[in-house]
Amino acid sequence: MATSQVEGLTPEQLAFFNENGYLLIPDALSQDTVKQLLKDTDSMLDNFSLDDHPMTKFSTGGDDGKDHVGDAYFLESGDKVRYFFEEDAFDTSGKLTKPKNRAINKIGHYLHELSPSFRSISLSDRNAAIARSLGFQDPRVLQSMVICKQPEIGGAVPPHQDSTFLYTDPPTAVGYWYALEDATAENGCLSFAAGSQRRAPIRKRFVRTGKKGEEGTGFIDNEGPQFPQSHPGSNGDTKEEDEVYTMGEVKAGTLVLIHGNILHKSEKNVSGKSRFIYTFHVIDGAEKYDERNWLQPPTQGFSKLYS
Ligand SMILES: O=C(O)CCC(=O)C(=O)O
Ligand SMILES: [Fe+2]
Repeated sequence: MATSQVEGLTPEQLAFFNENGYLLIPDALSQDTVKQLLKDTDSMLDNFSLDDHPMTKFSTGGDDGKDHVGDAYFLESGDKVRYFFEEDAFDTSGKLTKPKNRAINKIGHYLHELSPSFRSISLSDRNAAIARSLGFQDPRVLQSMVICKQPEIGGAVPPHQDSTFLYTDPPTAVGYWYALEDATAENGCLSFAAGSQRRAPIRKRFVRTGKKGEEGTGFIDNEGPQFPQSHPGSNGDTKEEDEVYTMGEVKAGTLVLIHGNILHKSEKNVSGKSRFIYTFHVIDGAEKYDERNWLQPPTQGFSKLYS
């Protein structure tokens, strides 16, 4: 069998990730690649149509059961390129207060197959090698998105763990997060409760609710395993509010790896600068992907991250 020339993580990087639950890898993308990805993002934002758009906002707050068209637009986006608005992009009468390219919070969730430039940075030999060094047996890519965090109205992302959203039994999710612009304290960079992936169980899950044709989303208690097999974790006696968050300020081109159990968040962007990033997740196809997860596999299965 041919072995790949591309290296995964160094032992030092792996040790940092295991200890802290995240890892910053500067210059993972060249500045030319970053420019191309931003250009493609701008063209998606300029060209999507408002005429047939249900004006769905992005929120993982669960579902009030009132917006089935918006829910369907979200729930069917796993193999499409769709556009979700910033919560604060509308006035009280529901009219957009910004031009559409400055009103979108995120574009998702199948850029890793449908956009050639995003596909090529996602399903790469380098990312396959990283996944292999993290211990994945059958790494699969899902839930890709550009998060814009627009100037002045960029929404906050409250503290969460990614395995809440993409649950496997046991948990295996890891986020790959690329800064396409400098992410700073000013424009709402990520921050991490370092080491919390070793203490914080996956206590809840974000799932599809309701019967066919009337589906929404909501949270349920997790009754399955709470930690990956490789990190058995604590007895679950953790207090989210006691966590201390470390800022992850990064330059454009940096790749950030995010453990599925680590608590992380980002603040609102009230600055004049956008904070465009691209992210996708990897789960291990060797473990059971939960059929209640909001995102279900396309007919051809989740994309293989193999070299
Ligand atoms: O980019 C952000 O602000 C949040 C992203 C995030 O939570 C993730 O990619 O898992
Ligand atoms: Fe996250």
